[in-house]
Amino acid sequence: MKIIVLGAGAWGSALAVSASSNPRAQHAVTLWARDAQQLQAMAQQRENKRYLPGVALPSKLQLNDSPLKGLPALVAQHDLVIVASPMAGLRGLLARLQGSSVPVAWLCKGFEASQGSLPGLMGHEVQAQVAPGLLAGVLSGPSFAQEVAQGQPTALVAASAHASVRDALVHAFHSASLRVYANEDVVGVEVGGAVKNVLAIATGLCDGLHLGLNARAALITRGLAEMTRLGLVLGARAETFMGLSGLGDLVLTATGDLSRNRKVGLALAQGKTLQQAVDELGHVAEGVYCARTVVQRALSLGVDMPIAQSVVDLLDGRIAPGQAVAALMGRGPASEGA
Ligand SMILES: NC(=O)C1=CN([C@@H]2O[C@H](COP(=O)(O)OP(=O)(O)OC[C@H]3O[C@@H](n4cnc5c(N)ncnc54)[C@H](O)[C@@H]3O)[C@@H](O)[C@H]2O)C=CC1
Ligand SMILES: O=C(CO)COP(=O)(O)O
Repeated sequence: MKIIVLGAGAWGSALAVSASSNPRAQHAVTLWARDAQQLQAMAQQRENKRYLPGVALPSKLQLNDSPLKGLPALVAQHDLVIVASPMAGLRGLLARLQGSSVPVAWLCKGFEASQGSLPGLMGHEVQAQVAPGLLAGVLSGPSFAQEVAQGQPTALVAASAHASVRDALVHAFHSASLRVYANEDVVGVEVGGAVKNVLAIATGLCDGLHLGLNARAALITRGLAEMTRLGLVLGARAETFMGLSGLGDLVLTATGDLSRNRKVGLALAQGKTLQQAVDELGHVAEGVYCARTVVQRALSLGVDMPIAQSVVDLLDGRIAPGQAVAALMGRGPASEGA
C-alpha cells in the first residue's frame, strides 16, 4: 500500500515510522513536511530531532518537501493520505485535497478555534465545508507518539462513514504492536479527542496543586460525563465515549506525564503564565486552542460543562489556579446522572 503522511510533527512522524517498519506489510510510506529545512535535517540525520528525538527513521521511509501547490499531484500517487497537522492546519491542507478520490484521514484532536461569534468546527465539519467530496475519516485513540514510534502496544480507532476509509486505515496501520479498531461514529470520536485535551489541562492543574488522587478520579469521571453530554447533543453514540477515543484517551492524557495538555495544567499550577507553559512545550497542546470552542458550543446547545468552563476561565486569566478548583467544589449538590 502507498501511504503519504502530510506533516512531520511528533504524531505524523511516529505513524510513518510505524507503518514503514511493519514487517507483515510491505507499505511504501512517504512523510511530507512543509518546512524544507526541517526535512533536509531529517534526511541527513535519519531522525526527526525537532519533534520525535531518539527514533531512527527507517531507511525505506521516503521524505518529501514538495511545495504546497504540488500536493494534489503527489497525493494522487498514493492509496491513503494522512493529514498529520494540528487542528489549525487542517482546513488549509484539506482544501488542497479537494477533488481527490484517495481516502483521507486526519489525526488532529480538537475543534477549530472560534472566530469571534462564529463557533469553531470539528474536523468532519471543516471537511464538509472545504472538500465535501472527499472519502474522509479520522484516526484517534490513546496513543502517545513516542510509544507508538518505539513499537509499544497501542490501540487506535479508525472512524469514518465510508467503509473504504476504515478499511484503508486498518490495512495501513494494523500491526503486531498496533491494533486498529473500526468505528462509524465520527462525531463521537472527534468529540472525545477534543474534549479529553481540555480535561487533561484540568487534571494537570489538579495534580500540580497536589489535590490528591480522589480529586483526580473525580475530575476524570465528571469530565467523562461532560464529554458524553456534549457528544450526545451533537449526534454521537453514547458507547463511543466508553471506548478508546473517549474514556481510553481521557485516562491516558489526564494521567500520563507524556501529555502536552497535562503539562500545561502542571505548569499553570506552578504559577507559570500560559505563554510560558506553551513556549516550553515546543509542541502543540490542542486543549489550549479548543477549550473556548468546546464551551461556546456547549453553551449554545444548553449543555453544562463546568470543568471545561473552569479551564477556559483559567486560560483567559479570569481566575487563578486555586480558584478553578474552588469554583468546581463550591457548586451546589447535584444528582450524579445529571
Ligand atoms: N503527539 C501525540 O502523541 C499525538 C498527537 N495527536 C494529535 O495530532 C496533531 C498533531 O500533533 P503532533 O504531531 O504531536 O504536533 P507537534 O507539535 O509535534 O507537530 C506539529 C506539526 O504540525 C506542523 N504545523 C504546525 N502548524 C501548522 C499549520 N498551521 N499547518 C500545517 N502544519 C502545521 C508543524 O510544523 C509540525 O510539523 C494534534 O492535533 C494532536 O492533538 C494525536 C495523537 C497523539
Ligand atoms: O492525544 C494524545 C494521546 O492520545 C496526545 O496528547 P497530548 O497532545 O496531550 O500530548
